[in-house]
Amino acid sequence: MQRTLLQRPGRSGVRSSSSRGNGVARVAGLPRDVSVRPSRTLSGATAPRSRATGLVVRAESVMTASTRDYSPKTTPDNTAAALWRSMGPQCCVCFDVDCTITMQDSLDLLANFMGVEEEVSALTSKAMDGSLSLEQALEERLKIINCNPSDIKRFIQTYPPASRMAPGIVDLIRALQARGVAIYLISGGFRELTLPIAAYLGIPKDHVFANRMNWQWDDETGEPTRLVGFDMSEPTAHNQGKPQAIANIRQRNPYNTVVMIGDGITDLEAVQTTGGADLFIGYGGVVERPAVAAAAQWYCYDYAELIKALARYRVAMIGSGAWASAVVRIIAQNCTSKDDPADEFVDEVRMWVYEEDYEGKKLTEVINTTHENPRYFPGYSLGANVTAVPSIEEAAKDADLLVFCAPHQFMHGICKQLAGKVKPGAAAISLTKGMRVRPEGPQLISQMVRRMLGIDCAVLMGPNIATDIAKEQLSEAVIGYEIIDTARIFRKLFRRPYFKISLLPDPVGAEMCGTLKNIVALGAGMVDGLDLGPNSKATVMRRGLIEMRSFSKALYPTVRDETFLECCGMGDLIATCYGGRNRLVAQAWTKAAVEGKAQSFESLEAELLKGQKLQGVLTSNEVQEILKVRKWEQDYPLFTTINRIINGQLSPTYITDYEAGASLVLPGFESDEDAIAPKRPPKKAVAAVPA
Ligand SMILES: NC(=O)c1ccc[n+]([C@@H]2O[C@H](COP(=O)([O-])OP(=O)(O)OC[C@H]3O[C@@H](n4cnc5c(N)ncnc54)[C@H](O)[C@@H]3O)[C@@H](O)[C@H]2O)c1
Ligand SMILES: O=P(O)(O)OC[C@H](O)CO
Repeated sequence: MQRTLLQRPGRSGVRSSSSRGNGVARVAGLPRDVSVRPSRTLSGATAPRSRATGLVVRAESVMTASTRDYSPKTTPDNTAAALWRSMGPQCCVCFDVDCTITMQDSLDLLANFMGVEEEVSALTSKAMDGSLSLEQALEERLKIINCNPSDIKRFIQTYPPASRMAPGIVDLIRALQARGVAIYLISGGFRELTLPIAAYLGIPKDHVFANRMNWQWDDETGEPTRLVGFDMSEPTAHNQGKPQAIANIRQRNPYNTVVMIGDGITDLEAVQTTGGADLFIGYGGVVERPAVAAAAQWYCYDYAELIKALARYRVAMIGSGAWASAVVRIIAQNCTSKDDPADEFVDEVRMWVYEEDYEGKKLTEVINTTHENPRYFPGYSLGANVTAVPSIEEAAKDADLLVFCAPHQFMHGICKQLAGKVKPGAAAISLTKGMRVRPEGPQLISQMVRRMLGIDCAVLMGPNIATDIAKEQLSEAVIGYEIIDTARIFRKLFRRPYFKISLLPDPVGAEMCGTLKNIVALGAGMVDGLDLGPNSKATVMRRGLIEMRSFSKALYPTVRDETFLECCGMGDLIATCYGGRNRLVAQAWTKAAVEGKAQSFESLEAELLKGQKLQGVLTSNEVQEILKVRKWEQDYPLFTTINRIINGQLSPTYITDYEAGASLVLPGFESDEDAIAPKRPPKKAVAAVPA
C-alpha cells in the first residue's frame, strides 16, 4: 500500500529560529535548572535553542514544578519497580526513538535541515498530542520536507547519531543488553532516519519498527530520485501503531515482559491496549508532555535512575582455599565498576571462610585487614571489595549468585547448613571437583546443590591450577550448564583476558571429568615417584582418559564423548598430571614407599599442602565403591590398580602393569609390607574396556 504525495509544495526557504508557540519543557543536555521555561500556554512562546546544536528545539507544553497541576510518578510503585528490577533474558524494552536522541524528532531535525521546520514541527505537535491523525501528519510533513536521497545522506552526515544521543541512553541500553534484554526502536518517523540511530546503539535492523519512504526511481540510472510517499503497510503509519508493533513483537517472540519507554501519547497507548506493553515508563529528559507525565506508571527524567533501579547481582563465594581465593580475586575484579560497566554486579563479594586461627588472629580478620589469604593463597590481594565472613549463612544471605568451591568432602555439610536459607531464585555454580557416594548411588556436587538448595547449579571445570591463574597465565575453563542464562551470567563473572571461558551443555560430563582426573593424577604421581619418563606418564594418562569417559557414560548415558576432548577433559588431565597437588603428593608417597620409608597420604598432605586438601585419594575410594558394587572393577583396570596401590594392597610399581594389578587376587596381600614388595600371584582375565 502506498500513499502518494499529491502536491510538491515549495520550500519555505529561510531557516527560522522562532517557533509558532507551544513552549519547551527541557532541552536534553542542558542542566535542569537552565531548562528553558516559557509560558505554559501553548501559544505565543518562543522556542528555545539547543545549546549543543544551536538548532530550534520543537516546542511542547512547558512544565515546571510550580506550574504543574499533576505530579509525575517519579518513584515507581512496587509492582513497576519489581518488574523493571527483574528485567533479563525473555524481556524486551521498546524505545520510542525520540527518547534516544536529544532532538525530539528526526523528522523535525530533517525539516530544520531542509529549512521548513516551522511548518513541520507544528504538525508533529498535533500528531503527538493526538489532534491530528498520524497518517495525515506524516503525509503533510513529508510533503513539506520534500527531500531526496542525497538530502538524507547529507543530513545523516551533518547530524551523525553520535552527536545527538540522549544523555545516558547508551549506558542504559548497554546495561539492559548486558542482562540479556532485547531492545527495539519504535518510531512514528522513518526507517531512513532511524536505522543509523539503531546501528549506533547496537540494535539490529529487524528490531526497528518505523515507516518506509517510497521513492521514484530513475529508469536510466536505477537510482531513487524523489520522495513520492510512504509505505502504509507498516503498523507505525497508523494511529495505534505502537501497540500494534508491540503485538507483532510479542507474536514473534515469547517475551515474558515488554516495557515501553516513550514521551508521547502514541507511546502511552502501548500500555493501554490489550496485548501491548506490561509497563510504560515515561521519559521527560527531552520533552515533558503533561498528558503523558500524568498517566505514566513511572516517569523519569534521567536514564541513570533506570540503570540504578535494575537488579544487580550480589555474589557470594562459599569456600576459601587456594582455588576459592584465586577465583574470588577474579570475581572481585569483575565486580568493580571499571570491569563492570553495565553495573550488573554488587561491588562487595562475600566469602565464607572456614574460620581458623592464623598466627594468633582469626583468619577472617586477617583477610579483612590485609585483603590477602595468607593461609591458603599467600602473596596475592583478593581485592578490597572482598569481605571474609565466618558465618556461612551470613555469607550466603541475599546472594543472587553462589559460587561453591570447597573440598568435596565438606560439601554435604555445607549444603545442609544452607538448606532453606538461600535466596529463592538464586543461581549457583560449583567449582568443586569430586562426588559423593551414597547407598542409593553416586551424587555429583552440582546435583547435591540443586537438590538440597532447590536452585540451579552449573559447574566450572578446566585445567586451572590456582597459582598459575593467580599469576594471570593463559588458562581456560568450561561452564557446564543446564540453563544457559545461568551460564552466561557466570561467564561474565569469571572471564578475564587471560582466563577464557566457554559454555558447554554437558554439565555432568564436565563435572565427571573434573572429579575423575584426580584419580589419574595419583597414577601420574606414581610414575614420577618411580622416576619414569613421559612415555610412561602418557600411557597412564591416555588409559585414564578412556576410563574416565567409559565410567562417566556408564553412570550417565547422556554424557557426550566430545566433552573428554574439551579443556575440562584432556586439558585438565594434562595440567593435573603435570602440575597438580594430587600428583605431587602421590609422587612423594611413592618415593617414600619404594625407599622403604612408607608414609601415609594424610601425613604427606599435611606436610606438603599445609592445610590444602587432596581430592584424589577420597575420590578413588568413592569410585571404587561403585566399581565394586556394580562388579565393574575389571572393566577399569587403571582405576582399580591405583586404588589398590593407595590402599597398600599393591606396590606402586604396578602402575606400569595396571592390567595385572587389577586382575590380581588380593587375599595374598595381607599387610602393607607385602603390598610394597609383592610376590606376583597369577593373573586373572581382565575384561577389556572399549577404547
Ligand atoms: N587448588 C587448585 O588449584 C584447584 C583448582 C581447580 C579446582 N580445585 C578444586 O576446588 C575445590 C576446593 O579446593 P581449594 O583449592 O579451594 O581448597 P584447598 O584445598 O586449598 O583448601 C582447603 C579448604 O578447606 C577448608 N576446610 C578445612 N576443613 C573444613 C571443614 N571441616 N569444612 C569446610 N571447609 C573446611 C579450609 O578452610 C580451606 O579453605 C576442590 O574440589 C579442588 O579439587 C582446586
Ligand atoms: O592440585 P590438584 O591436583 O587438586 O588439581 C588442581 C586442579 O583441579 C587442576 O585443574
